[in-house]
Amino acid sequence: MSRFPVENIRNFSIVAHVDHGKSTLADRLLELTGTIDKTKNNKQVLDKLQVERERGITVKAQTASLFYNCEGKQYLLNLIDTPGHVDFSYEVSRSLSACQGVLLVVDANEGIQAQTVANFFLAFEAQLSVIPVINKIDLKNADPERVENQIEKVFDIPSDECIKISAKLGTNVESVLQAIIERIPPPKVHRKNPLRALVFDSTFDQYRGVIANVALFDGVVSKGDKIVSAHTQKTYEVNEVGVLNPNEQPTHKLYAGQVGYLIAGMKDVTEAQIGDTLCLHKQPMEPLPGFKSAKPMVFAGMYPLDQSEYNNLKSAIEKLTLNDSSVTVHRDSSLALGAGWRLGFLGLLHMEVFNQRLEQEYNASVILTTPTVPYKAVLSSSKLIKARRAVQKNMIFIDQNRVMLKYLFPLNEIVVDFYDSLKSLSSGYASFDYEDAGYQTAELVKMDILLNGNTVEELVTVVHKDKAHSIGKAICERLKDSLPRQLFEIAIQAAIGSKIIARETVKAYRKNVLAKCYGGDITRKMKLLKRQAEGKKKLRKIGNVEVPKDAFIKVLKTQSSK
Ligand SMILES: Nc1nc2c(ncn2[C@@H]2O[C@H](COP(=O)(O)OP(=O)(O)OP(=O)(O)O)[C@@H](O)[C@H]2O)c(=O)[nH]1
Repeated sequence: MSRFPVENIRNFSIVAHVDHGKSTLADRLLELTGTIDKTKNNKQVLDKLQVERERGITVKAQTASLFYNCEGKQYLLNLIDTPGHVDFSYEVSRSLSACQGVLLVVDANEGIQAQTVANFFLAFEAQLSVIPVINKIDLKNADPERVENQIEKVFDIPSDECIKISAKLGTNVESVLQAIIERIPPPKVHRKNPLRALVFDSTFDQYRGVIANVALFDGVVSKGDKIVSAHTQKTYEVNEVGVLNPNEQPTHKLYAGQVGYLIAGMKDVTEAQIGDTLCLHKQPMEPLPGFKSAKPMVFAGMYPLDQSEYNNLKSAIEKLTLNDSSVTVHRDSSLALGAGWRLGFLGLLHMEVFNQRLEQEYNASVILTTPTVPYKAVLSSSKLIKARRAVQKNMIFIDQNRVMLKYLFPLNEIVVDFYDSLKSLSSGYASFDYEDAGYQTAELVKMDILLNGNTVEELVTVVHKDKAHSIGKAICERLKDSLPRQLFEIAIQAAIGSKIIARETVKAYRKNVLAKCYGGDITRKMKLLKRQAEGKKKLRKIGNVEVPKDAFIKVLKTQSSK
């Protein structure tokens, strides 16, 4: 790695709106630099996770070091491919801390979209060089000139700086490599200073422990060095350093300005915090600024399907959150579902992907409860909080056909089906991005679900006053379908305070006490029926409804998929 002086290094990221072609461009760059062989099978090579391949989207940023010869000089290009969906923008902002420039990929047909704008500003605020790349010029409806004008108008980047390519066919991709070398500055680092390495991502390997992705800002790190974590103050010996090419390739050393991985016998997932600084044990340094912690937007309870799986699930969640540090975890417990956790996610897709990764990568089976958003409640006797609807904040015309609208929404109104409705209403043209605007007052009510008068804690929800009736009714109906009949009648009720807003009844299971009673002795029949009625009365009085666990699961599963 010493062959690469700082001035021959470029660290860059590819950012774009979802599906505009980042991963395809990454494939071509890997091929052009000989990092991977050119075959027809190279499709999203950096999307390594099963969930990414199944869904065709990137959810994790991935790093690859490329070696490129240009005018007799050998360059080291460190590429970080990032996700495009709004739920994973935290991955983008972290990746940018290891870069000096970005390729901003824009689809030649769709033009600038919500995440294009959001990613541009992330890069702009981090003072990175932005190279606009207009992709998919091979499409029949491509209109690269229109997109150039949009880029000039919205981002103030002269249109002659745009590079027009087809990542799929490989057209003009070579000029992207040229632009990376000419327009992105080398990192500003000092190799003579003592080591400072920023941990910007990490994964857990069952055999080797934590594998930390590091960007070196100062100094050199070699195999055998004694290092210390600024976060935990624990010391370690470096077992292996290397670059991702795109698979791990050990090297003797890593120098300031380079990006690679480091394994130092960290066996516990809490030891390698993302945002931590690693220094030499003998020369501790001031830590580098870490990362703004992610702010979860959607919360859901997670429980093992079987309580005996609790410890396995705990360790799976710990390992996965090491790789996805934007998920928050708090212990929780429920009478029906046992011990579990309350997890915070950046959005619904993020929640689904996390769940799917747990199943696929850790073989875990979990119950995920209805997602909710956080509320701040001021409890008064009327429990009532004033409502506010969406308020328009801003409207900017990007060109004749495109407008950017800014609204203030209650989060609960947009997390579940807003994006789908927006897409279908606009025939897929509108795109959407959001950020937290703080708490607002709203007319919310706490809705209880009662079984024969007893509150079912697991089904208590906070809903908007106007929607309480329909949601309450739907839950009661679903519970009715999932509860087995018992010897006594079960009243299922949805209530706000003491007011009942919906009700369903599960009829008592009537045992045929007359089955063995042949003939017509009416007094004997009456006696048996009277005894049965008394038995039922007794049961109803002391009746504590037995709810089988899978009834909860059914109700919670249907609720969360709604
Ligand atoms: N016609 C055409 N299609 C392309 C081109 N580049 C990418 N695509 C297609 O566009 C789709 C999305 O490409 P990806 O590379 O997965 O996009 P992405 O931006 O990485 O998507 P996310 O990782 O989910 O954000 C795929 O079906 C690609 O085959 C191109 O130059 N021309």
